[in-house]
Amino acid sequence: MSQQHSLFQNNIAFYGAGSMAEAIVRGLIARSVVSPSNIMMMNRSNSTRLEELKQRYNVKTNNDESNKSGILRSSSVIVLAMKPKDAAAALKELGPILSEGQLIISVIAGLSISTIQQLLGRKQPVARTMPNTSSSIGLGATGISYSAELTEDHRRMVNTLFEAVGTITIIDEKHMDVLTGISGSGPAYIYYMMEAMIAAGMRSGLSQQQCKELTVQTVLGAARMVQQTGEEPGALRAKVTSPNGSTQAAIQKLDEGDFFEDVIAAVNRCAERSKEMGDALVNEL
Ligand SMILES: NC(=O)C1=CN([C@@H]2O[C@H](COP(=O)(O)OP(=O)(O)OC[C@H]3O[C@@H](n4cnc5c(N)ncnc54)[C@H](O)[C@@H]3O)[C@@H](O)[C@H]2O)C=CC1
Ligand SMILES: O=C(O)[C@@H]1CCC=N1
Repeated sequence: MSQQHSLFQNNIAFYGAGSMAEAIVRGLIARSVVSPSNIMMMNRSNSTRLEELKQRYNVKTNNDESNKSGILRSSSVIVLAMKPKDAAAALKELGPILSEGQLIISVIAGLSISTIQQLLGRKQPVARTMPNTSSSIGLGATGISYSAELTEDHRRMVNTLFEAVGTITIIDEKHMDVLTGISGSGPAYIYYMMEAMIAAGMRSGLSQQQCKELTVQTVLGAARMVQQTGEEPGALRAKVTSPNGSTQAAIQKLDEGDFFEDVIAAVNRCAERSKEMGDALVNEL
């Protein structure tokens, strides 16, 4: 922990202050990895949102255009956390004010390191990451790729930041879109499955609260079983599935809808969409 503290005497600016930026900030502060006084959160115009973040986390905030350049110049780390559609304009403006050594961390889906550097107009050190919203409770899963310009110190900084809010997986950038399909967007698929399980129970007369409790504990227990037993999900599934029993009947129903292949197709479509969003930004070069 002392190493984490000493690493983050640096100022970090979150450029874009939406749900992903908040998830990371919440996790970093809860684990005392970064002091709130070293965190600046910025958006374009929404003062109410910034006031809310300031109240909640005691961080610094800014949406005043006249202070923006100064803040960005004095931040050792700038986290790009705006929507892909807003990234091109922001990066074109950011490039000319950067100095060598300032680390750019992007959480933007689809946006490649090369496009970021081209939009900035300079070979800045860039870490492309794909976190997920579970970072807010320290259970995030973040994929990370580094540009060639990162120093060892930069790498350590990125890793420390995201390790503080969950697990990290260092990958080749070419795999970032599929990783987005698995862990970046993945929480939404699990929530969707939970919504359906809760709806099923309620339709049969259980209360919403009972269904929610049962579903949450089931998902939590299943994830922990995989983690703690080290067994493969398929082997654990087999232990639930008695021959000709109720689970088998349920799985057969899922397979009638081609559940397994549908999930794979969803992950692939997510990856493809991530790439499409990145390609749209190449057109703005
Ligand atoms: N929500 C999620 O689960 C995940 C999101 N991401 C990525 O995180 C990024 C942000 O997503 P969300 O937080 O969900 O979006 P969001 O819409 O909640 O937040 C985006 C923020 O960026 C701000 N913004 C836009 N243009 C700006 C500019 N020029 N200057 C300053 N601020 C600006 C907006 O005011 C807003 O506060 C996206 O690029 C997304 O691909 C990555 C992983 C997971
Ligand atoms: O839906 C999106 O585009 C972002 C990227 C990963 C999760 N949310």
